[in-house]
Amino acid sequence: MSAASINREQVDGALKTIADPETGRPLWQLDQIRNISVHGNEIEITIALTSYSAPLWQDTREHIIEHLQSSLPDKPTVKVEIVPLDRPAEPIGGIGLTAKSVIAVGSGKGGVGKSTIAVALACGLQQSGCKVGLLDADVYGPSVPHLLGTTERPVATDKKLQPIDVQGLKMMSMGLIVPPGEAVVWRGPMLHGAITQFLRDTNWGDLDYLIIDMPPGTGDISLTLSQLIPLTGAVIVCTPQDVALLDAVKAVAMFNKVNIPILGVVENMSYFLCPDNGKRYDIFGSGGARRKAEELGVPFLGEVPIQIKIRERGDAGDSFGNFADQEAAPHFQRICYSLTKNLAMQKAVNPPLPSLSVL
Ligand SMILES: Nc1ncnc2c1ncn2[C@@H]1O[C@H](COP(=O)(O)OP(=O)(O)OP(=O)(O)O)[C@@H](O)[C@H]1O
Repeated sequence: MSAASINREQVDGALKTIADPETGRPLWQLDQIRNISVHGNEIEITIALTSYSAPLWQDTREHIIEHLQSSLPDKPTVKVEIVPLDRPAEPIGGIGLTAKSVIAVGSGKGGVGKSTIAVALACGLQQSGCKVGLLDADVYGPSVPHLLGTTERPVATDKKLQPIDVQGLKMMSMGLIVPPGEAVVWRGPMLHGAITQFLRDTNWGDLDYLIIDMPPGTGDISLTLSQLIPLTGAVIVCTPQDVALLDAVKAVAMFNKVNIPILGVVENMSYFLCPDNGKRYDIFGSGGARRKAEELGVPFLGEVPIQIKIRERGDAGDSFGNFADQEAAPHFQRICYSLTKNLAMQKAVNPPLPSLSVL
């Protein structure tokens, strides 16, 4: 005969501990459990999740299924439907920017692929369904427009600059406004003014993530940013080479000094798989960044090998194309996933207090 049926209270009880990946608070508390139906040994649940946590929707679904199957009798059949929930970002930093997380991507040393990783994070999160802005603050070498294949100049409407739309990603870069070569001599106050203006006077709209491609090594912009807005944290890009790692350690120290948390380290150009013979070459050494991250007690987000196609797509302005390529996509996806997963885990450990709306 069929197994004893499960009752609704048991399901309610088991769902009590499931957290919203965006806020870390229980789903039931935020009214995100929209429907529960129980028929004998079959459970159907509908939950509402925000686009902020889109990369983690599948994880959340699997977690609920596993949790209910292991905590309820007779391993029920569980179906979880996810419906989108619109929960706009709140303005941060008193400059009218509405974003849920602001993430700086930095490196100690130039040429390690910082912009490639910043663009990949933005494209990857955007493709997962998040609302993403990308600010190229690397005045000394603004390569984001090149990596995204645009030279379109931003226009101003109602005293606000309109970001350039690249496949739904909102992008703004100094490189689209300042003539090449001019910003190279900028120092403190000029940089400060420019970055403030780009954050404040761009019509970013409602963002889940704002990714900022920082100039390599310099502390000026980190300081400016940390004073302007509460940054969620920084991602440090480096290669496995000793000198790059030393510079990465300096970058970690620089962000620490201005109280910007380190969200993780990415190792770029980790190795090269020769397309002719499939042999692996550790051109800059191997695993150095992972070990360094462990030593520094910061998360390691993943590694990206050297691939000719990654360079070619960068030059062709087809960074989104990396996500359609079986060779490149898993590396970039892993980094986006690890970042969002770590952010969700931080929130789960330390959920923010609910904000009360004053009518
Ligand atoms: N994993 C990779 N495989 C192949 N080429 C790569 C990889 N990562 C980056 N590149 C290439 O290396 C070059 C430098 O990359 P990128 O502009 O991202 O570096 P950066 O650290 O931002 O440089 P800068 O300090 O000049 O701003 C680019 O041509 C890019 O396409």
